[in-house]
Amino acid sequence: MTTYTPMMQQYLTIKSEYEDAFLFYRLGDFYELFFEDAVNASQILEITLTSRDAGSKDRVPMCGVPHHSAQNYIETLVSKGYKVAICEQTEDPKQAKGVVKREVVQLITPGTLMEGKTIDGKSNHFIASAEQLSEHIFSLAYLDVSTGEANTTIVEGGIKSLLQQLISLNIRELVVTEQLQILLEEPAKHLSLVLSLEKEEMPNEKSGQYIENLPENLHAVARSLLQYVERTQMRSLSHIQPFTYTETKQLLRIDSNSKRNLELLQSIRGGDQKGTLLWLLDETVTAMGGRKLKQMLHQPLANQTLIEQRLAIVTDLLDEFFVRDELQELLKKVYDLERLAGRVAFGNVGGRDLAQLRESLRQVPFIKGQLLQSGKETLMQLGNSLDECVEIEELLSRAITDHPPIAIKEGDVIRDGYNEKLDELRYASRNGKDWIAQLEQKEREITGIKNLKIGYNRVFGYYIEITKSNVANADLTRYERKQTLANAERYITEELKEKEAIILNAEEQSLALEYDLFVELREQLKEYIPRVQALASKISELDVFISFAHVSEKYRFIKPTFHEGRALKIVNGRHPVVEKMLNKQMYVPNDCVLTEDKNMMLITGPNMSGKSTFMRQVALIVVLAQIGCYVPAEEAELPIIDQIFTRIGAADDLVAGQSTFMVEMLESQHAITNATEKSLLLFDEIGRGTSTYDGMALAQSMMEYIHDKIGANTLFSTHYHELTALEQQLAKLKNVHVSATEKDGKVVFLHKVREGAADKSYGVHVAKLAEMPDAIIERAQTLLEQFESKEPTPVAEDDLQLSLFEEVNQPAELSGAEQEVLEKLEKMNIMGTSPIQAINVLYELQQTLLSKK
Ligand SMILES: Nc1ncnc2c1ncn2[C@@H]1O[C@H](COP(=O)(O)OP(=O)(O)OP(=O)(O)O)[C@@H](O)[C@H]1O
Repeated sequence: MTTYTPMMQQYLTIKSEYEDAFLFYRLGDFYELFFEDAVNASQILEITLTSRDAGSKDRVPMCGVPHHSAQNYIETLVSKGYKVAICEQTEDPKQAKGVVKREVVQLITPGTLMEGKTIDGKSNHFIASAEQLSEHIFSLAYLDVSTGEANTTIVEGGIKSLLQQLISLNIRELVVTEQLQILLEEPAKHLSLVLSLEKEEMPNEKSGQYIENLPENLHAVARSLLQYVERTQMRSLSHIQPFTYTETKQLLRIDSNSKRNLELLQSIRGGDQKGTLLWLLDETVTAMGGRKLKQMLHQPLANQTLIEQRLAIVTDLLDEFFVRDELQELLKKVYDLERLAGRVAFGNVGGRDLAQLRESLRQVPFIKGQLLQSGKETLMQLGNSLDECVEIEELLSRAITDHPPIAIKEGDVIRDGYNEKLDELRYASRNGKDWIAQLEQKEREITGIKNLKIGYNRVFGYYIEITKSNVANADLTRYERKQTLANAERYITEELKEKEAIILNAEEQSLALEYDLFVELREQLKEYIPRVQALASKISELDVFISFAHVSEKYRFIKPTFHEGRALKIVNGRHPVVEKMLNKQMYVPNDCVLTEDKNMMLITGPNMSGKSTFMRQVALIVVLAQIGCYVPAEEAELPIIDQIFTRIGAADDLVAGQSTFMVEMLESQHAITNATEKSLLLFDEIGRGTSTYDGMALAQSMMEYIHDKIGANTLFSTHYHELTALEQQLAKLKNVHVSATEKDGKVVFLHKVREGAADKSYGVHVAKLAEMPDAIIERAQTLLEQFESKEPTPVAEDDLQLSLFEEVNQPAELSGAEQEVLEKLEKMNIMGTSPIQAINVLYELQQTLLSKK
């Protein structure tokens, strides 16, 4: 059996409790890693792998990182999905008998990382926990360890919905039970989601205050999350707020695919936020406000009263231009109160953090003043609800210096006058020089030596220096010789030695005392955390509402109104993001009117005419209205929508590598099974991933189903012109088209939505635009006329035949190459071809002709 040194035995014992983490074992100024940890970490972190004699036959692999720069390394590991256990020396090595005591003081995991470059101030960093309540229903709890926000929700719709929810909340780590661990193992790999097992739940008596707002069936999931966070963080979690639960019926629910399709928070292309609704709306000036805005976009409301309350504040802020600007200037000086409160609770708050807290609190009376003076009811109410946290501000003003350094052990953190003992010590060290100067004077008088001086060096401390020529003339019996130089002697006296000890000690003691006082203050501040958090929440909302008002003013938004029915009326609505992105060109506003009797629209029109833009615009107006913001339109009378479903574009499916058509069908299925008559459905080009007949048949049957069974407000767009005939059959359906016109032989997109179905020949016009040879255009026109003369009618519900077209005979007199070109052309889906693709096809066709000549 291998016998290791006692230190290595200690290491192995500790490591055995943290098998799934890298153990950072503190050794002097370094954190060392051993064995497999060392081998793996040296590769991931690109640091040198060495080895160490550990009493065994073979040397043990080892690598290490300096204590002061460990944060970066820890972050790298954690951001790659690993866990890091920090093992510190928990007794003074000087006092230790045998091996210094060590303990793991924190387990840093992907979901609990609190700071560093990977943590974006304007985003929440949630860790979540999930449990299965029944076959298709899960409970989900998630909290942000850095800010203390804690929420819960119920996820319906099976494991796929759960995964979607995790993606949309950007969860990196999920705390699970064994059963769920097995179920989620595979999908978690695809999503780089770390699954952490937690077998216990925080006992009732400890978790009571956190879960008191929750319905019974959410207790377990919240308690197991709390247990995990407490177990890994091993310190005060006093800043964790009680879990919130919002009944789903109070919220406008949008599944994560639809959020992505509508580009609410993420753009479809991935990457930065440019082009998203968030990008347009975010004029917040605090990190807290930025996070609050994201939360609002994640969960728009479906409660008219709450929405109208928000809108009323925005209206008042819009009216009060000066107040709004003043408020925004003040908010710029408010730091991230939530994360500061988190650090206070966590015990890693520094002097500079407290100065930031103080600076932020000093703004509150001014913010309050502005709100109260505005004379507007909603703003005054908000003002009255702000807690100035006077005691905290006073305490911090008394305790902390104006510009404390980052480090808390180097002094200059605690202000003079805060503590008597500290003042004395500081007096002693600061006034040391005065005292020395006085002593110099005194000694000169006593000895009569005019150039006697007192100096200081690190080795000998303070000394009295007398030049050799003077030594003989003076009575130096009180002096003790310390050092002889070429032309001078250096002495010390009892008095000087005593004073020296006082001065140097005072310095050391004052630093130590300052640190103690700081720690004490930090403890004292903990009791105020809930008040700071409540204030933070109000301030962040104010920041968001000011941002709404700014954006509404800048982009000429108007206030929407709501009613209890289903009718939706938008006059001259705009897609705010497309409008912002258009250079010079004017955005063409469009109406969208859905009534109780006509609440489905079938939109036709050529490629690039603006069909998707129109559909998205309607959804974005609904979202904006239901987060409590004004909307880009001249008039908007809206119903309260309960859910939005979209089937737009061909975004990749993150959860499983499914074919585009399968994704389309899954999304449609999800919409159709979950939508209610209060929902909004957007189906863009449904059925185009499969053959024409197949696709058209599916599109028609879905429309019929929605029409007859669901009754939701629905916008459909299609390239299957044949579907427009459905207007005759479905009473609530109306045709609209996005118009285009021809000018000088070219297609001009008007982007204007008009009543009725589109003219079908725009595909040919687009081909013209792409400068296809005249012969092709003419031939296509002839073929089109032939198709038109054989136009099929949509099939009756009970007689769904798939052969809607009859074959078109090809003329016989053409050459082989010409025949081939025409066949290709015939098969081409011109409506589904972009101008660039058209040019490519054209090139190919031309090559076919040339090569066969
Ligand atoms: N109302 C509008 N005013 C001005 N420009 C618009 C408008 N609507 C759309 N556009 C412009 O037209 C482009 C194409 O719009 P969109 O993608 O909605 O077309 P589409 O008809 O859905 O095309 P496709 O059928 O190829 O998907 C937009 O990127 C935008 O630049």
